[in-house]
Amino acid sequence: MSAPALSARGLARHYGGVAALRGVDLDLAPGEIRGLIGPNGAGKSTLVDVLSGRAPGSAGSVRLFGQDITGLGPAARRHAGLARSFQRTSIFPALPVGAQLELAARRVGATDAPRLLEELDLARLAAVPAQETAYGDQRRLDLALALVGPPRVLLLDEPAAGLTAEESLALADRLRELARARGVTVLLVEHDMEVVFRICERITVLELGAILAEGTPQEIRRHPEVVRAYLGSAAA
Ligand SMILES: Nc1ncnc2c1ncn2[C@@H]1O[C@H](COP(=O)(O)OP(=O)(O)OP(=O)(O)O)[C@@H](O)[C@H]1O
Repeated sequence: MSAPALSARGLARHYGGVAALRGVDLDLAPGEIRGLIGPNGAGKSTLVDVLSGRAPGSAGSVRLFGQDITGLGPAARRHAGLARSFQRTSIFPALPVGAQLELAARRVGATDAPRLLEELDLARLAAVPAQETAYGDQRRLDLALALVGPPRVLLLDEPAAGLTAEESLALADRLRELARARGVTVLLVEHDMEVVFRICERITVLELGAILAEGTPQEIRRHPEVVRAYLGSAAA
């Protein structure tokens, strides 16, 4: 059997006395889109921070296609093929959209900026400073910046935050299409359950820093503990 694209064992992280992660195990199969859901404060962003190397874990290990990357910082992990986006938009506001993508591509030695501009409907905005574009355009730019390369594994922290329901679903469909075409494995943190149930093959549920459940969208929708802890009426 081939190695998981991303594999974590026993990940823990504390903020002072608060245990934000308490021994999380996670295996993402190559090419899958995995949803990561859970109530506010469950530890989702902390898990993304520890997986990406932005925050050190206090225990545990991370492997990327079998390679132990636990000791690597964020830049070395990005170089190895593990990319992430941030909850808040990560763009430089005054820089034109096209220049931002070119810059991001150059950093990882990639040449796919023009193609991503086309594929995310940003070509018409290439010369426009990002801060002058609509919010939905900025979220698509964030996705383009995350996909540049492309990375082998992408950690996405709420890419649809602040979008309308319609825009969120359109972004989700585009993400699925682009990730599949490139064979990118995705871990998607998202509060919008419509988005998660629509594009994720499997879903992991975190609660209080530990995994509460893992399964297909259908299994997660019906999981009594998940419905109690998180989904409530969204499961209907
Ligand atoms: N910088 C920090 N300092 C102290 N405590 C923190 C810090 N960041 C997170 N925490 C705590 O760690 C726990 C997990 O937070 P985290 O932001 O990872 O959760 P989350 O699931 O991403 O939440 P949300 O859905 O609201 O983004 C929470 O109890 C939170 O208060």
